[in-house]
Amino acid sequence: MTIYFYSNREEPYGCFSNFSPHGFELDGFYWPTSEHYFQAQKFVGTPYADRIRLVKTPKDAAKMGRDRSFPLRPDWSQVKDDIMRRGVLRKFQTHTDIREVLISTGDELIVENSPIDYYWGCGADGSGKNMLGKILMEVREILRDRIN
Ligand SMILES: Nc1c(N[C@@H]2O[C@H](COP(=O)(O)O)[C@@H](O)[C@H]2O)[nH]c(=O)[nH]c1=O
Repeated sequence: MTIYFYSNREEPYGCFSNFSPHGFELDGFYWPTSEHYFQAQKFVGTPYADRIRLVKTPKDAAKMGRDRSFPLRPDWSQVKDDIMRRGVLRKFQTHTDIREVLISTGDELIVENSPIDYYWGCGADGSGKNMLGKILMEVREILRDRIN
């Protein structure tokens, strides 16, 4: 059965959301959520990236990352998938409890059920690319292979 998730408040799969409160260290810093990491990479090497890292909630990080009054790094569309993969992998490497939740989904399809996002999610009509779901399934395979 397909596993849908979106908000970090939905159990048991809320931990698949980038808004879930599972921090990790990566690239020399501590990131409170994978959303903080992802949004800050849009402006890597600038003071604005540091400001995103230090905000309290993933919602604030997402809002700041989407603010186009700060210039987006020019290679963003080429690197964004790899950045998401790196952050999500490190999150699930860091936390044993959610790693087990991810591996327990076996070979089920995982879908970010976002009604507005047709790139990371499936969008309102299910036609979206579901890139976050695909990355979670890739991470699941990497972590499963490491255990066996
Ligand atoms: N907007 C949202 C989520 N969507 C997240 O937003 C990010 C995409 O950002 P961008 O490419 O900047 O539009 C990505 O991490 C996606 O999973 N998730 C949630 O739990 N709750 C939300 O309210």
